[in-house]
Amino acid sequence: MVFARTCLTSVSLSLFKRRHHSVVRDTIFALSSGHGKCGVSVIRTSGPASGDALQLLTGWKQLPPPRRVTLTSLLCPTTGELLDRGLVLWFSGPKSFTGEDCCEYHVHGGPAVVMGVLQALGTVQMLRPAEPGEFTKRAFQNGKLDLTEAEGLGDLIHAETEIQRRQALRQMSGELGQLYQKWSHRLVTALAHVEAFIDFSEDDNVEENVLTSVDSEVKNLQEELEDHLKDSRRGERLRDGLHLVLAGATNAGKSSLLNLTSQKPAAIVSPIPGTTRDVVETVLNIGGYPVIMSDTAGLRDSEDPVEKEGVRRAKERLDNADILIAVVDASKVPITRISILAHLKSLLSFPSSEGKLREVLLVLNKSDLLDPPGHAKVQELCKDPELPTACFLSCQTGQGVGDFIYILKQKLEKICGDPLHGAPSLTQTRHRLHLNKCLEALEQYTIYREQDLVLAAEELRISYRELGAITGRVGVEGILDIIFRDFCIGK
Ligand SMILES: Nc1nc2c(ncn2[C@@H]2O[C@H](COP(=O)(O)OP(=O)(O)OP(=O)(O)O)[C@@H](O)[C@H]2O)c(=O)[nH]1
Ligand SMILES: [K+]
Ligand SMILES: [Mg+2]
Repeated sequence: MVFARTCLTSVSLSLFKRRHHSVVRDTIFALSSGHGKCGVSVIRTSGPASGDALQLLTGWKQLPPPRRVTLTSLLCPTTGELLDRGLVLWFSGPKSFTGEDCCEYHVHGGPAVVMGVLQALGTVQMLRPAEPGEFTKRAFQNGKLDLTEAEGLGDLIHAETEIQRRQALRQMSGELGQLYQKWSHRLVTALAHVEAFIDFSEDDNVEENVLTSVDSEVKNLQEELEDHLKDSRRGERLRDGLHLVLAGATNAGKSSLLNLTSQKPAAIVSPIPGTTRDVVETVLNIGGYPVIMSDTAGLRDSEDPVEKEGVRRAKERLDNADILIAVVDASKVPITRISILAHLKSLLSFPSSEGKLREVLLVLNKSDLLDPPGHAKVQELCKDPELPTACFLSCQTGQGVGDFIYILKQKLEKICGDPLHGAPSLTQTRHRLHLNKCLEALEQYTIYREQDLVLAAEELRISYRELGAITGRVGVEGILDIIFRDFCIGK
C-alpha cells in the first residue's frame, strides 16, 4: 500500500510527460526580435509544420541542411509575390531551442516586410501565432530547460544592468536548478529508505539504523535550506532593483541630490521648505546594480493636509528602503556626533528601534557653505565609528558627489554580492515560497517521526514535491502559465 503511494509520484510524472509529449502540436510563429524599424528582424517558427512552411515560402523541393544559413527569396505561398530576400536557418528537432523542428527567417526589419512574412506564415496550414513565452514553454516541456533555467532566460531578456545579466546567465546555466535537484535526489533517497522500513522492518530485512541516517539527512537538508534562504533576499533584490530612499529635513537638499545623481531634473528644487510632496522615483544603474532611487517629502510636523500625506508616504518608503540615504544640511545642524545622531533619531528613528538591518548612508550636504574650520570638523566627523558611513558633499558645486556614488556602489556590493561568486542565489519569490513549504514539511517530518512513520513519510513526500515544483519536475501544470506569462511574444 505504501509502495502504491510511492509509485504515484512517478506515475503522475510520466502521465504529465506523456500528456505533453505525444500530442500533435500546432506549429507556432512569431517575430522574435524587437518591434519597430530596424536593420534585421528575426521571425521564428517551431513545430512539425515548420518544414512545410519553409518549403512553401521558398519554393524549395527539399529542406536545407540544418544549422546552415541560406540566402533566399521569400514568397507569399498564395500569390507567389516576392516578400523579401533574406536568410533562413533551419533546425531539425530535437536539436533546436524548443526541441521541435524550427526555422528562423532573418528579413529586412521594416514593418511591411515583417507583416508580409507573418501573414504568409499565417496562411500555411497548422500554423498559428505564438503566445507570449510559448517558444520557451515548449523548450521546457521538451526537456531542453528546467524551470529555473527558463526563468533565468526570462531574467536575461529583462536584465538592464551588467550585474543583473551575470545573475541571469548563471541561473540560465542551470546551476541553481542543479542545486535543487541534488536536494531533491537526497530527499527521494531518504523517502525510499523510510518506505522500505515501513514495508519490510517486520521481516527484519531492514535495520533500525536506516531511520537514524534518514533523520540526520533530514537535519542536514534543513540546515542547508535554511542557509540558502537566509541570504537577505540578495538575488531577488538584484533581480527587482534595490530601493534607495532619500530622506531628511525640509531643504536639506534631497531633491537636489536626486537630480544630480540621475543627471536630470526629475524633482522640483526650490528654497521653499516642503517643496517635495509626492515620492519621486528614478531608475538608475549604479556600478552595474539596478537601483530605484526615491526622493521624499522633507520630514517635519505640518498642519497642511497635503504635506502631512507627503510625510506619511515618505515614512512608508523609508520602511521599505534597502539603503536609507539620510541627507543633512551641514550648514544648519551643529557638527557634533551627538547633534547629528539626535537629528537622525528625531527624523528617521535611527538607530532603528526594531533593530532592522538597514543600510544607512549619511550625506552631509552644502559643503560649499562651510568655512575651512567647518570643513575640518565635518571631515573628522565622517571618520566617527559611532555614526553611519558618511559623505560630505555639495549639490551646488558637485564636490564629493563622485565619492558618494562610489560609497553607494560599495554598499550595493555588500548587499547583493557578486552573483558569479559563492553559491547561486535564490532569485524569485516563487522559489522562496516552495523552499519554505519544503522546510515546513521537513519540520513536520521530525514531529511525526516518533508517533507515526507513515505520516512522517508523507511529509517527506510533500517536501519532495515542493522542491520538484521549483525546477518543474513535479506537478507544475498549474503554474506554467503564470511563469511564461511574463515572457514576451516570440520568446
Ligand atoms: N548652497 C547650497 N545650496 C544647496 C545645496 N543643495 C541644495 N541647495 C539648495 O537648498 C534648497 C533646497 O533644496 P532642495 O533640493 O529643494 O531640498 P529638499 O530637501 O528636496 O527640500 P524639500 O523637498 O522641501 O524637503 C534649494 O534652494 C537648493 O538650491 C548645496 O549643496 N549648497
Ligand atoms: K525645498
Ligand atoms: Mg525636495
